[in-house]
Amino acid sequence: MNHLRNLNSITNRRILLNARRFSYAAKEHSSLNRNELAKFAAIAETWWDSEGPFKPLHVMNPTRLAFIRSVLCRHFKKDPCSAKPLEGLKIVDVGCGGGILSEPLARLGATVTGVDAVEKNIKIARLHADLDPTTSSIEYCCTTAETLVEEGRKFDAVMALEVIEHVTDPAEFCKSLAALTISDGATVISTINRSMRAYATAIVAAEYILRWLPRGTHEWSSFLTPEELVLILQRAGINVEGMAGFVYNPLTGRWSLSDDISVNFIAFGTKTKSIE
Ligand SMILES: C[S@@+](CC[C@H](N)C(=O)[O-])C[C@H]1O[C@@H](n2cnc3c(N)ncnc32)[C@H](O)[C@@H]1O
Ligand SMILES: [Mg+2]
Repeated sequence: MNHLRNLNSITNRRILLNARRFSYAAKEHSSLNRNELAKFAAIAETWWDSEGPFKPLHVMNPTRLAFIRSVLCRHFKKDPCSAKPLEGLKIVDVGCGGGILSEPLARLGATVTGVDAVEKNIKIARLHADLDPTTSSIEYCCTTAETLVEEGRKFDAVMALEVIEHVTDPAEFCKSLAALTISDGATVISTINRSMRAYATAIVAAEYILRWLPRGTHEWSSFLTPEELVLILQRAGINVEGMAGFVYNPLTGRWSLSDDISVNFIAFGTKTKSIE
């Protein structure tokens, strides 16, 4: 009996410790996948370590920003050459992590809200943004897209970069992204294609050979093909108007935009005007 009681108290303590270590947006929503969130909570301290597990996002950042800047400036008729081309735009960065994308968006002049389901990520994002007056205006919240919808929030542009492959229900997630977007507003989503090449490079090479990412970061079966993403977005009321691939050059160690969408890709869509 004593033995059982001891075992129970050890288990309870472990659960308590884990709960303390990992807290996330309180409400249960269709997009939340606890296992996926736990993976990010475990490495939250490393968001701004440019040589750590988020190195691929840091290295990819200038390339994805070039795409975002270009599509948003074209859509919202902004001058891409001005110092603050995104000035006047309200942007939400859903699944913002430590703020790797939110910060440069704020530097380009946008009014940025960053949300993430993992509390630790938001704390780190807040601390980092406060180091610089141009990013300290970012609004960070530990919440989900679904809760923002319930609160009636609307944005000119909605970003969800490298998030959709970590949610439980991508179709519901896209409906929430659409609901957060103003009529004729913009949506940008990046993710990994469910292709054999992606299995070989984004999982086998990145996680097991090069060890860029912790093993188990990605589940191949959770990836969407570009065609599936276009369809899901269309059903949510978002018309995909542009798409690009990101390709990695091992010689230069840089990423660039490409027509090759067989592994990493980014899509830009606009919300159908009739849908509010
Ligand atoms: C690979 S990281 C991408 C971070 C950031 N978007 C970037 O590209 O720099 C995925 C992030 O999405 C968050 N996340 C996963 N599912 C989420 C959900 N349903 N709602 C909000 N955030 C979520 C994770 O906590 C993690 O910080
Ligand atoms: Mg990912």
